[in-house]
Amino acid sequence: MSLFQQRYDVVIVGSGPGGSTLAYSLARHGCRILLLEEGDFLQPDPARAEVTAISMGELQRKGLRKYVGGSSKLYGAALYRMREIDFRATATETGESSAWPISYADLEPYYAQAERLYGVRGSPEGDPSEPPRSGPFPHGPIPHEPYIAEVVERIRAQGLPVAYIPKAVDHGPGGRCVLCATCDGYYCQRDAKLDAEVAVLRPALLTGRVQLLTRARCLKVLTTPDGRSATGILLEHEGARHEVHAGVVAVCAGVTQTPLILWRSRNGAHPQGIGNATGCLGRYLAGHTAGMLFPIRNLRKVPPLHQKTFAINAYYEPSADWPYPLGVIQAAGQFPLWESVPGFMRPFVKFIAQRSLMCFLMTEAVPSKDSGLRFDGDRIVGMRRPLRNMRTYRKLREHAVRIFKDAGYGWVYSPRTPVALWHPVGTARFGTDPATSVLDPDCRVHGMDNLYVADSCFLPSAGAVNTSLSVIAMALRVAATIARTPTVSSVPAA
Ligand SMILES: Cc1cc2nc3c(=O)[nH]c(=O)nc-3n(C[C@H](O)[C@H](O)[C@H](O)COP(=O)(O)OP(=O)(O)OC[C@H]3O[C@@H](n4cnc5c(N)ncnc54)[C@H](O)[C@@H]3O)c2cc1C
Repeated sequence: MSLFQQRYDVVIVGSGPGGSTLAYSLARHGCRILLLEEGDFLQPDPARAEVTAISMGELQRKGLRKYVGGSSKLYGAALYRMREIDFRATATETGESSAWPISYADLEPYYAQAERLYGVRGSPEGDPSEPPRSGPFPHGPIPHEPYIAEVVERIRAQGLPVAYIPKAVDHGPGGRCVLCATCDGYYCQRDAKLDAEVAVLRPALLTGRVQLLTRARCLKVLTTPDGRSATGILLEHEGARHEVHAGVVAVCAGVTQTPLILWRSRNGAHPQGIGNATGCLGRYLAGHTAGMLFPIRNLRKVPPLHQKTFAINAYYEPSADWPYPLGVIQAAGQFPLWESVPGFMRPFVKFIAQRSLMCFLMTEAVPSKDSGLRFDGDRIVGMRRPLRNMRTYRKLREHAVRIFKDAGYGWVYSPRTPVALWHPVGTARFGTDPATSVLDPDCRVHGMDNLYVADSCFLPSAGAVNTSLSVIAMALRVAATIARTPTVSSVPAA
């Protein structure tokens, strides 16, 4: 029987951290799965065998923008749990950051499982924002390079706690990670980064219960005439269209494509798109107001280092100094920042970047019903950003500049304007009220029996730490919910 004629327990769209983790966990629960991915596998380039990793810019110049594993193929592998405060409605300069419909304690067991699956290396030491955990990190932290250890000591000498960044890399005895300088923003040719493909998709394929179809694009979700149940999807593969049927459908195509697929699935029962009866689909975009800090000690280039190992998380909660959470200061990797700026700025950015200990500043950007995507026809035609909390961001920047100056960096360059919105989330957020959310607290589309979203879209707020571990933990929780439903268990394996 052809792949398209079979009936699956679950069809999953997208192989990023959300989709791949869901496929892995459902396969372990005994389900038969079709996993659809628009991109193809990234393969080591024999012509570039001398380098450990290939930058995002180089991949893009080769036309590679979608791949198995999604954005995690390029990620910095910083896998953080959201902090307890992130689950609550929290006052910020521009309004309230949205509460989650579940508590940290509800997600904690799944965070623990997620850390084990992705082999996270970390330590709660020096991190006042670290939430309670049921057990230690699966592995000890990545040791700081001597250059970084010295900086960390100088910051600690100011009385500030400095934390290890929890990281998903295969470091240690027998591990593939050589702690090179090319990690954040790079595809690792050694498979040393525990991204979604390496950590969960390959083991999922080994179960024999997951069929992966690459270069296949989901066009829409199909439903019963009354619109209450999803029956499968319509996809495009090698120029032909096919319908695939399943007991459960999970859309995990990322923060822009998941809402687009649901929007494109408009039908008689869902005239405004699936999950959009109250106009929330694509809205409530949230994330991090992110900017750069370039502390420079002298005009010599910083040697190649695996520098993304420390963070200052001491400003995570409101304080006497500032009534709102400020966010985090986090070491960046040594990525070629200059590749992503306009040509005339490149020499300047390259000069600065190569001589500085690049760091990120991240402050929460708060959603509103106005923030997010605008659709027209079958396309996204616009995106309005969330509320940026600019005064809060600048306060964090002030602290960061002072800290690095006091640590011996004579010149600390940091543009006043943040560079971008990072870690975007929330475009199909979960909640108890269908008037303000797309998904219910189990990440099932409100009013539907068997249609789930398990990717970055579900997060109603992003706190100020990296969001992927929360996507992974939620995918594990969604898998447990799906595995308990009669819809799945009643579908006989073909
Ligand atoms: C340079 C960089 C560094 C980062 N560093 C970190 C970090 O250190 N820590 C952290 O937590 N996060 C980091 N992130 C963010 C992180 O990668 C994302 O948050 C995460 O990958 C989101 O996972 P996802 O499952 O929601 O979606 P995605 O990773 O976006 O995956 C979605 C998948 O769906 C596929 N798809 C889309 N549309 C369709 C369709 N119609 N049909 C079939 N398939 C489709 C896509 O090709 C993709 O593979 C980083 C991101 C980048 C780019």
